[in-house]
Amino acid sequence: MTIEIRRLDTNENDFSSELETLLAWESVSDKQVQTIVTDILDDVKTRGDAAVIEYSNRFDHLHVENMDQLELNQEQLEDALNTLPADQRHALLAAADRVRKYHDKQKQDSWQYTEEDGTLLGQKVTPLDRVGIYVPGGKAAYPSSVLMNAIPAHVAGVQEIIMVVPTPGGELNQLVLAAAAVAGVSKVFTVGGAQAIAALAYGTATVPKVDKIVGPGNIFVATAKRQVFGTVGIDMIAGPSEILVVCDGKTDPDWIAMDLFSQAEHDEDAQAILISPDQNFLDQVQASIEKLLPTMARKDIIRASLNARAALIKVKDMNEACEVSNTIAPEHLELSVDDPQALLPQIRHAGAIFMGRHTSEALGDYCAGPNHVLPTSGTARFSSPLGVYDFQKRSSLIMCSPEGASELGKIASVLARGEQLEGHARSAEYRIKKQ
Ligand SMILES: NC(=O)c1ccc[n+]([C@@H]2O[C@H](COP(=O)([O-])OP(=O)(O)OC[C@H]3O[C@@H](n4cnc5c(N)ncnc54)[C@H](O)[C@@H]3O)[C@@H](O)[C@H]2O)c1
Ligand SMILES: N[C@H](CO)Cc1c[nH]c[nH+]1
Ligand SMILES: [Zn+2]
Repeated sequence: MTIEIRRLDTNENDFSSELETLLAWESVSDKQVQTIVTDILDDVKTRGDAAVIEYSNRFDHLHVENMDQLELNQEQLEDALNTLPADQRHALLAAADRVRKYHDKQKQDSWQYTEEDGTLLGQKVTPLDRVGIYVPGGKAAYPSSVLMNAIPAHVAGVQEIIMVVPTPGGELNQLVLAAAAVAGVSKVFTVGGAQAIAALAYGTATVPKVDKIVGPGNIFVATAKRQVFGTVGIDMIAGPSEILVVCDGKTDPDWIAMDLFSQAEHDEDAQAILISPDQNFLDQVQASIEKLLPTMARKDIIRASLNARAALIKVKDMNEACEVSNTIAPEHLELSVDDPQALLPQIRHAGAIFMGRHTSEALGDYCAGPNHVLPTSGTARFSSPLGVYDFQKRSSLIMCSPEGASELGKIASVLARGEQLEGHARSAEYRIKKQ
């Protein structure tokens, strides 16, 4: 079977509309998914555990009859950690250490200061009480996503972390369980998809309702999170993975082909794009793709993803490469050049930026330190990687001195009367000092 990767050229007249078609992909399948997800959410909201069990049996090919069969206990998590092969245990703990060290730096502290009139002002930072973390598990199990979701929650001081993860065919992944033990997850339910998001958002007799749901997933998970936003908080829309490589044409084409595969292998819906001013290099990467694809275990998923959502884009120069990249606002951006710092000022929209030829995106997925839960589908224009800040909220603090209340009362009174709100005005005026 051939691979038909889109070839685009900014020089061609139809470039903008071709690019738009490539990026508008999600909304094509969106309508059907919206309806499926709305139905699942409503059903779980109404019927609770019974609906969760039914959907889990249907979508994950299980044969369970009660929720006990969909919950793992702490002993199972600890056992998984204690019986891991030594190399896996070492890698898991090393990755967790790097991720924890990076996220420690994100912790925000409360602060206060005093105005000249003696009024104290400040901001109190409080961790969320209970969060739900979605760990994807449909096509592959993601122990690394357990660490990336749970460690920042822990660093923030969240007391209860409820994890959901699908186990298609009932197959438990021991690394996922071990990662939950390492990251200090409180409860684990082997439920996935929209039914897992619904259970966390509305609560059921068994699954506790959470304050916020974080974590990536496929289109059903991303759509469900979008729909429950408001009932609970969500971090962002972290959907099918994306990689965009900007390359000057001097990196080994096999490296670049494999970097594109690294995200394409996640999902038929994953997006992989290469931008270069060097036409010859684009041809070489295409040849590498054709050469290497047959060697890949997940070649069918990669082929489907490359056929549907990949593009090799020829640009005028590296400045235009950065412009096109900003328009796409990718989840992962590799700057595969000699001097990535020189390009950095031009990059405005990307979830994570991998700088230099040696920095493959895959290192960020597992162990570099930063989070791998990142905004997709162009949402890097306005959102950020999952972080400790997603698990902390802020309350404002105001404590007026008698002088402060008197001075502020005069200002508030005028503004309140301007809004014809007499209660506000008189409440402020009571505290104005009598001369
Ligand atoms: N952005 C990130 O940080 C990040 C990290 C890891 C993975 N990912 C992405 O997460 C995704 C994981 O997807 P996945 O499918 O492997 O696992 P998943 O856990 O996201 O989804 C599996 C669930 O989807 C539901 N589902 C599947 N087909 C359905 C249907 N026809 N109708 C209703 N529900 C259905 C099922 O309930 C199933 O349990 C990939 O797209 C990958 O790229 C993203
Ligand atoms: N690339 C994914 C984020 O888009 C994260 C991941 C986990 N494991 C491998 N990759
Ligand atoms: Zn990945």
